[in-house]
Amino acid sequence: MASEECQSLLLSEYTEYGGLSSVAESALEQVEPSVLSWEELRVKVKKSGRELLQGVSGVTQPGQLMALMGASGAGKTTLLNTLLSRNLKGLEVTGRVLVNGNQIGRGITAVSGYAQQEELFVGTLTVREYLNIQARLRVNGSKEKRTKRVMAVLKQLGLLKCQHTRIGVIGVKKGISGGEARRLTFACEMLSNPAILFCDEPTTGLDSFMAESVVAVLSRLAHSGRTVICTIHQPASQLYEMFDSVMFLACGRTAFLGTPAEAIRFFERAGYPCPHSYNPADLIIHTLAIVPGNEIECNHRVEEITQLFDSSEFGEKLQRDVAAVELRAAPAGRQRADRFAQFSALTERAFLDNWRNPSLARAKIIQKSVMGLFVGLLYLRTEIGAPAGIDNINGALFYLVCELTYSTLFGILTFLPGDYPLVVREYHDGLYSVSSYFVSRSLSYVPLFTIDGLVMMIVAYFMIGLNVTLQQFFTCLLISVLIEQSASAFGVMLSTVSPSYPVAVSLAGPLLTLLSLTGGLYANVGQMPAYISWIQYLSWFRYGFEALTINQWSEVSAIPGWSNDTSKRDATLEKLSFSASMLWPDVSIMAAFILVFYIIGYIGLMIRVHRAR
Ligand SMILES: Nc1ncnc2c1ncn2[C@@H]1O[C@H](COP(=O)(O)OP(=O)(O)OP(=O)(O)O)[C@@H](O)[C@H]1O
Repeated sequence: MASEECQSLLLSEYTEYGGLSSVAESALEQVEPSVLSWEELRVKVKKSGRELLQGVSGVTQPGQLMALMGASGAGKTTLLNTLLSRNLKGLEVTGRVLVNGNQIGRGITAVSGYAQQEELFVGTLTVREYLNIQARLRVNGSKEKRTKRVMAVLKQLGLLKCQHTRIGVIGVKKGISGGEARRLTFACEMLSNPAILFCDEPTTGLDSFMAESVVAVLSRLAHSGRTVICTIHQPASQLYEMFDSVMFLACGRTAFLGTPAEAIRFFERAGYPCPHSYNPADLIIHTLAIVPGNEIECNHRVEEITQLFDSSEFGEKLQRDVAAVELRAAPAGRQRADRFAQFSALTERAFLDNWRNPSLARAKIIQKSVMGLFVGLLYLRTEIGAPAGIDNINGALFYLVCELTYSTLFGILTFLPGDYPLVVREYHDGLYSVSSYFVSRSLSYVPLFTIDGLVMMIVAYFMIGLNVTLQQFFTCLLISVLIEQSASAFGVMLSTVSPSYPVAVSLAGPLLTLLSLTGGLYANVGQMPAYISWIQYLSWFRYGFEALTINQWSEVSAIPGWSNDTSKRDATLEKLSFSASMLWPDVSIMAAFILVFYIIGYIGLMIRVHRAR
């Protein structure tokens, strides 16, 4: 099918979406035309000295859609990363990347969009909600301006039809289609209306129709004045023709840069003609591939072709074009949203995500209610005067401390790692600071990891018949919230300082054993050997248990048979080596623990996110 025919077919498809026909009148402003060029880029692995890019140069103009092609391992991703100044850990880079003739280094992030291959979204949100939140992070200005921009992007990328559909999670929860997900990735990048758009493998995993529609969208974005460059794997013939320019890499060198038709001519002249029935991209990539077992011949062929290109009229034109790039002002970079805007957008996203996961909250509340009922039945209406009455109540209190800790800590360890890839990407896209994410996400977990514990405590409290003065009741609830929050903050800390989820879980088990064994029930805190005793001071089990027991036995006038005798309270506490005066110090220490765990957790996350560059 001819390229124009194909595009008009795609256009009619998008008209149905209410989409591409409206591009011209969309609310996206004009972009500042930006010429992207790169000169003599050399990328070397620091350790081994292996050269991944060997003096690669190129230029792409506003209004052009450029495809970066080559066999696997040719250096496409390395070139894209170098242009973007990303993921270059362990690599030494020389050469220049220029925007309108200016070397702006990492500043390229602010003037460009990067639609990465792996789609990362918050699957519980609808397409429109997700874009609205992205707009708050990417678009400066009034709410009206942001709404207009979101609507324009939805139209431009043919996403109007699915704007109220939940995004879903691939392989877990059905949501939008693969093609829509890919277009949503571009939509996010388009919100900031970048002058340059990078796309990594935009068609991978899509059927031929979807792939064509995605390239048609990219072509339109380019033709509206942007500079668009994408890596692509063996595009079908009709896709190949939709690119304005193509660059073929082989073994880290330039094998060709020019128009698709010129590429066919060049390879024909080099001795590799493309028969009519053949896909030119397939043939060229195949010609440039290093076939295992035939490396010498393939390397020789690549050497010949790259040398031929350098000395050809195309290679000479490329050198002239690169040298002729005029020095003009670089486009104005995107401004990061202010802290408050970042925080409010991320908090809304985190709360919505939790809210849209009702099964999570439901499961937690059911689990804790059942445990509350179980403890309540086990210690039902415990008689204080019975032989083991006091010990039983103390046992129940310690069990409640454990129950508030274990499921909370393992719950946090399970949830947080799921966020990391998106946080790493958005942070390096310059959307927000780690602190904005950390505070908003941690806050969003507070209700989730508070209400369930309170439900359990209330059920167990009345079934067991713990002391019922109003003050004791509320103090007991306060202590239980602090215990659960200590566990939650510890989980956040463990999750961020551990290199991976399995490591965090493997550490959690033994650490909790140590902290619970020194918590005051299994071993008397006053009689532990000195070399172990110090652990109790790091254990919220100990402070929580001590606070709960002091609170339980403090109102001597309300305890049947104690006739207002404070010595009975003191004796009960002394048996555990606890002291009645420690209630509020215990509460304060737990509050301090929460703060310290969160601070360490934040530092851990910051280091991990920075290192993930
Ligand atoms: N950080 C790195 N350290 C060492 N070698 C690397 C590094 N990054 C890439 N390479 C190597 O550089 C070569 C080019 O990799 P690159 O990912 O750029 O290829 P590609 O053309 O994108 O391949 P594909 O199409 O398979 O993704 C590969 O041999 C790869 O193993």
